[in-house]
Amino acid sequence: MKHSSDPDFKNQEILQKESEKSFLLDFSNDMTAVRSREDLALVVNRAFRKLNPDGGYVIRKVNADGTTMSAYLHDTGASTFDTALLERVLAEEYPIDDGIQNRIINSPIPLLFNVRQELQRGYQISYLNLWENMGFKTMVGIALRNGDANVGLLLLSIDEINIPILQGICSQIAIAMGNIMANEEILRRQAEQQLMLAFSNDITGVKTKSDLDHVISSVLQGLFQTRIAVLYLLAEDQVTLLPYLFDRQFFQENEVAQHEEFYSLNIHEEHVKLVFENNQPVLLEIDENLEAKCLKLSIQREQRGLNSVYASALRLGDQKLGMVWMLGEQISAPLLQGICAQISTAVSNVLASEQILRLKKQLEDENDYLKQQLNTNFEEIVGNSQAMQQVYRLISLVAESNATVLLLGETGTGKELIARAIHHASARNAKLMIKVNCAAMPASLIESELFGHERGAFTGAVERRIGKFELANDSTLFLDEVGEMPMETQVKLLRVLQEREIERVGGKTTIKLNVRIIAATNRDLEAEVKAGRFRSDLYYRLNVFPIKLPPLRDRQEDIESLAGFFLSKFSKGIGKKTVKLSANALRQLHAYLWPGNVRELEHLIERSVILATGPMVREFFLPQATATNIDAQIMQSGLPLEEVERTHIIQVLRRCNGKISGVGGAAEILGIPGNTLHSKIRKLGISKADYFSH
Ligand SMILES: Nc1ncnc2c1ncn2[C@@H]1O[C@H](COP(=O)(O)OP(=O)(O)OP(=O)(O)O)[C@@H](O)[C@H]1O
Repeated sequence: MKHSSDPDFKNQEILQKESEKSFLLDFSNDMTAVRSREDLALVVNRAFRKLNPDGGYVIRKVNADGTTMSAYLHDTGASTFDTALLERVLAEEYPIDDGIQNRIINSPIPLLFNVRQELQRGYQISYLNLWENMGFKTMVGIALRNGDANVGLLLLSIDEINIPILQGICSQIAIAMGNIMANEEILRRQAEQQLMLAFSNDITGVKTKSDLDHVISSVLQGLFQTRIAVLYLLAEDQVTLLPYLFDRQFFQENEVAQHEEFYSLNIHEEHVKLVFENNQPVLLEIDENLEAKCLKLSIQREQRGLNSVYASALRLGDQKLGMVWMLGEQISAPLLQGICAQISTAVSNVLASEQILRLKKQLEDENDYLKQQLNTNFEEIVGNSQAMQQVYRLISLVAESNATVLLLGETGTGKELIARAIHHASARNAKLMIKVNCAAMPASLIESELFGHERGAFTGAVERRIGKFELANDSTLFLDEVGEMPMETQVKLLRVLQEREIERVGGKTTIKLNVRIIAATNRDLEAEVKAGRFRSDLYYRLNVFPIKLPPLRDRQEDIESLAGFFLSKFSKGIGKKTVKLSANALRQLHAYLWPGNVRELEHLIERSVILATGPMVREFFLPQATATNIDAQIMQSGLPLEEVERTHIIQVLRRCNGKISGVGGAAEILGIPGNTLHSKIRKLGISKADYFSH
């Protein structure tokens, strides 16, 4: 045995010191170039390979929470081991106070551990099992300190320790780690700030719901690697929270639409209250109650082992707007709070612009009505026949009252024109008359058209819609073709007429309205009631003030003035000088029975004006309505020929206002000389009373 005074021993000691010095010098040199975790890994690996070629090591860092540690760098050396266990150990956060780590951190000098002994002492720590599995018998643990701060620790499998060398290495590693982590933190914050800046920029440009969806998804993904589960909005009742946006990968659109009641929340529910009471985002545990609200959460629990969901309130000032649910584990509450504040502003902007679009559409609709109305000049109701004069009298009697008017008459007799005239002459004329064509709508839509619907009232009702009744508040609602209304809707209409209030489809509150009703039909409503197709109670409600419009064939004297009116209107329309009618053409108009009434005359004249090559229309090409219709009448009536002849002559005399001979007279229409007609009248016992009273 060599003594320390032995010169050989002294030499060896000097050599040993020299080699330690040069090792540390090399290490220091290498460390000066270290900038990143990867650089550090290279230098540390190289050093430990020299120091301890077969051993493994791990460097653990103290986590941001200050109470746990997790792996930062590691090398398993040449050992064989259970990789699944290694992965678990590397991913796990171990409490500092686990009985081993705290001993190392608190020791001023490196500590040696016998792995087996530690296990025998009853420590149930997975990294001890891993070391045993790797065949490591002794581990040395050294605290990594940067000044006063605990940065982490080093664990190295080695049997003999050279304290000065290890301490030298570790103090440098600790400084480098401190710097790298501070750098990483700076970079992370910079990236975060950049993302927030981009988010702020993007969110100010958000105009639509889909923009909003896109911006929220990308910020959440970028910052927290999380996704929005559901964004709820508080409904108008201030109690229900309805899903507004949701992750499309996670949910399917139909699923949310069909199970809305599942997903909708109530402001009085415990967890919702908790979210609104807090200014900070709240971590909600996924319990049965939440799973019942959102079935997909149970899948998260099973598949991702995620037991909680972040929830944050959306507010605008003091006003509650809704809340967001997010799936994720590591969410920085202050950051999320800032994001939610911006989301709130954006949501309220989107809602406002949706509202503007809705109002714009409504305004456009109203404008259409207005244009329609402006196109109708009421002076231009043509016709001075006795029948029309009676109509004018009735209009002036009823217009100023609020009474319901029922306009009856064949198609094309001018019911809509008269409805507008009544509205125009009433005190409601500052607002537009609203028209609903009850025949033009499928039965399934007519209710929502009339009464409006709430969002989600039925599949496809994505937005709330104001019905025609509400639009017509303080104005007139014109129910055209009311005889075509389905029975189910008739009941609802009756209720509205009785109570003067409506309920939107899917709505819970009633809305009081002041609407004047004008209904029109070309059906014989009384017959419809008898046949069970129209409710008698509704009929009586509508039939308060009936006005019957005469068919054109019963007001022959108006034909010429109407024809003249349309000739000048359509000639002007296409820039022609007013086209005139020949005597023959006028005769044809008088002879025709006009099943389509004024509309048919209007269309005929329009066609003729377009086709006219000269200043005059000489002939019309009319369907053979006269003869055919008369034949049909005779066939249907089954009366003796004389009786049919008598009735027919009376009808023609009525249409001509008793005029027998001359232009537009009955003889001309019947195609017989005036004298013949006179004698027939006498023979058949026709008196003036027959054709002047009806
Ligand atoms: N007296 C009239 N003077 C001028 N034009 C008229 C007159 N009566 C009807 N018209 C015109 O005839 C056309 C048909 O009229 P309107 O639409 O009011 O009839 P309607 O009875 O409501 O028909 P429908 O029952 O088929 O709905 C319109 O273009 C209207 O301007």
